[in-house]
Parts: sequence; structure tokens; C-alpha cells
Amino acid sequence: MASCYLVLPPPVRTIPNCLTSFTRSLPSVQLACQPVVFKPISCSLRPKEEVSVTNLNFKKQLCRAKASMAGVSDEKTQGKVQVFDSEEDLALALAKYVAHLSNQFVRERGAFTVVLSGGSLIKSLRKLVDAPHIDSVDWARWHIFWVDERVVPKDHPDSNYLLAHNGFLSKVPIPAGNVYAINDALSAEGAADDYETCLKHLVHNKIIELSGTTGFPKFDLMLLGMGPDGHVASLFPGHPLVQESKKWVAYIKDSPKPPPERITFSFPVINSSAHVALVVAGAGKADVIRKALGSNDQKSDLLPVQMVSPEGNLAWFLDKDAASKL
Ligand SMILES: O=C(O)[C@H](O)[C@@H](O)[C@H](O)[C@H](O)COP(=O)(O)O
Repeated sequence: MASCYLVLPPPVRTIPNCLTSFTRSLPSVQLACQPVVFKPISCSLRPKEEVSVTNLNFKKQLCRAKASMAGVSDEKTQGKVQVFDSEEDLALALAKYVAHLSNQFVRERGAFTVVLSGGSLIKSLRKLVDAPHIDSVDWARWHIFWVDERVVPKDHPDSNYLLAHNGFLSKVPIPAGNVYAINDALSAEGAADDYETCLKHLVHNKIIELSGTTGFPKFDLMLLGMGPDGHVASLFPGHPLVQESKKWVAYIKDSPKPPPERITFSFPVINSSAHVALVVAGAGKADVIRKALGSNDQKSDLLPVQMVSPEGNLAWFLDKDAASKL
């Protein structure tokens, strides 16, 4: 029987709870993986600092994509709003974009840190598990995190971990030790603290970069969905958590979207990312997309999605229904 090893480099003396809890979870994942050794990554291999600043008025950048959009190079699509004729086309382009970034980061620093959200985003990643990406992506170098998670057991239908496992992670050979699920044995507050501790260990190991600008962790790619109220992660309109400026990982016990107890990355973490993709499909999101990409909003009533303004690049992936009111 194959087994999975998590070998921590010398600076790490203890294994964070989020890592030990994962090694106890879902044996099917553990059986599928190969032994893995975490290697410290040389600072000299870090990617160049991104300097672009996101402009919230995206209308000038709007790029109407046709069915042939999948042929456009990824460099050209970064920082632009892309509208696809169908969700199928969106998924094809998203897979190409993610695979491109994976190749870039693996080549430059030997690791690729990817942050997932819940919801329909996972379905939109489905083309990544098809040819050519399934064979060309260096999955062993991926490290998977969650921008938010519901405080439920990992086998609960509301679990973002379970959603990602069933829809994506179980189909690709990412080592089980590189998948950082929350500790589902803890309270919301405990799970948020534990996850933040986990991130700090991984920053120490240089698996996760640290932003020289903000001092917050700088993930290589954050894949965000958006709710019909304009929320991202578990940062909801009008909730005080959107103003969190110190914690890396916060907890919420009164989420307006069930279930009520969740943990979430704060905006400083989201906005320290090297790349953020906002993936939005469906007519139910059209009103909020119009508001999010409009130019007349007062700063005082920004939706959470409008507060996504990463240190690096922001790429919008919309289907034509979501963009129908632009
Ligand atoms: O755990 C969650 O609830 C998600 O992380 C949340 O932020 C989600 O991404 C949006 O609600 C969009 O979800 P849909 O794409 O399913 O509308």
C-alpha cells in the first residue's frame, strides 16, 4: 500500500495542526499519492515582483471574446476582463491560464501555490483535468489552499474541501501533503488561528512567498468566485470582516450565506496575491457585474468584489450571461 510522507525542512520543528489533520483525512487521497519531500526554495529563484496596480474601471479594458478566445495568449488576457460566449469556453480559457501560470511559477521557483474558493469555481476548473493540461502540468509542485472554508467536517456536503476533492483534487496527482485543508476538529476561531499558523510555517519554509510590500502572504494564484450579492471568499457586503487589516485568516459565525460558521482569508491576504482570477458565470450575477465593473461607484459603498485589487494581476473570466448588463 502506498503511503504519503510529509517531511518538513529543518526550520520547522512542529507540524501545524492543519497538516496533521489532513494526513488523517480521506484515505483515498493518501493512497493515490506518492511520497513527497518538501524542499526549501532558494530566495534567488523567486519570481520578479509584480508592480501593476489594478484600475477598478475595467470598461476600457473590456475584451469581448468569441468562441475563438481560447487561442489568445495568456499574457494578453491578464489584467483584462474577458467575456466568453459560453461557460464551456470560459472553462477552456481558465484551464489554459492556470496551466500557463503553473508552468511559469514551477520554472521560476519550483512551487505553485493555488488558492481555491468554493461554489461554481470548482466546476469551472474541469478542463484542467483534460488533455493537454493533465499531462503537461507539474502537479507535484502544486500547493492547494482555501480562501474560505465552512466550519464543518471534511465529509460534510457543505465542505469546500469535499467539493474540491470530488470535483478536482481527486482527478490530479497533487501530493496529499500539499493539500492544506482546515482542521475540522476545531471551533471557527480555533480553525482560523490554526490555518494562519499553518500559513506562517509555509512562509517560513518558502513554500508561500511573503509580499515585500504588505508583509502578508503572497500566493501565486487565487481563484475566486463571486456571490450574487458581490461577496468574495466569506467577505460579505456590510460585514465588519471586510475591514480586517491585521489577521491573515479570520472567522465568521454569522455568514449570511449558509452555513453560518466559516473561516476566510482577509482582504490584505487576497490583495497581496501575484495573480487573482475572478470567475463569474450566469445571468444571476449580471447586476452585480455591472456594478462591479462600472465607473461611478462611491468608495463608501464598494462591494467586496470591488475591493479585490491585487498587488499583482487581476483577470476576470465572465460568460456572456454574467456580462449581459455591461
Ligand atoms: O464558500 C463559499 O461560499 C465560497 O467560497 C464563496 O465565496 C463562493 O465562491 C461564492 O459564493 C460564489 O459561489 P457560486 O459561484 O457558487 O455562486
